[in-house]
Amino acid sequence: MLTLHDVTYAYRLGQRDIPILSGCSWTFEAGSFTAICAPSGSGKSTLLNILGLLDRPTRGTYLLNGQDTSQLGDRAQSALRARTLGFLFQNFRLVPDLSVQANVALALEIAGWPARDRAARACDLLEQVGLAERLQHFPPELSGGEAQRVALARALAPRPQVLLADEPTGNLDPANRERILALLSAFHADGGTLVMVTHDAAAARAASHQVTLQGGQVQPLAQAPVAAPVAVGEALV
Ligand SMILES: Nc1ncnc2c1ncn2[C@@H]1O[C@H](COP(=O)(O)OP(=O)(O)OP(=O)(O)O)[C@@H](O)[C@H]1O
Repeated sequence: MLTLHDVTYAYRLGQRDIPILSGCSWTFEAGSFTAICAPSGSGKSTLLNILGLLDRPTRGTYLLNGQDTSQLGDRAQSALRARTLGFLFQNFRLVPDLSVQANVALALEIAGWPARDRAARACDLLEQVGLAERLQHFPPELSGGEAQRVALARALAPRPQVLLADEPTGNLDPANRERILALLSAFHADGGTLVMVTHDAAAARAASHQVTLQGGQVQPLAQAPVAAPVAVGEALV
């Protein structure tokens, strides 16, 4: 369970503070699947960075599985992140001079998987995202959609309790988009907690909860997406 309590976050620009989150309180229940649908610049990535222990709130508390993360030093936060969280970044952040398979294996190493299991597990996940033919390729040789699928394989491989996904279907064609949504739904069905930033209405409908960011706070989405079919790539906000 991820709980934000009265969280404020501001970027420092010169002498000025730019407030992004402001008195934000919200609980993402264990096993829930939440879609965050909000306009560009509203603070979605900032929120994911806090949930992912990549940034600390300026004020307020963030509890991860009941533990107050503000009490943890940087090393303890990194260890907790490696044990608990998977992160699919908007710009993927693959290591350019490691092969696709080695990128996924590296995530397994960081999460403490034994060396003998890493290559097979990486292979399995890359097959599931449709990249069995690309194991020995390097990130600069991949299309945007392929890099995105490697990033998802890397995030899911260590079997995290929580997956934080920033626009996971953004660069994909319809077939791959369906494949990725099926993988995300399977992660949720297996009990995983999923927080997904998306502008894609159909992806948002796969979630159990839809929220937005307004005035620096998480709010329930006023008009939950209806169950009617939506064209692939239709924008929600
Ligand atoms: N390092 C930074 N320094 C100063 N301002 C920043 C920094 N990073 C982000 N911002 C600003 O904070 C605001 C929120 O950014 P954030 O990336 O969280 O928004 P977002 O909702 O994820 O946007 P998008 O949908 O376009 O990715 C934006 O106005 C952005 O310009």
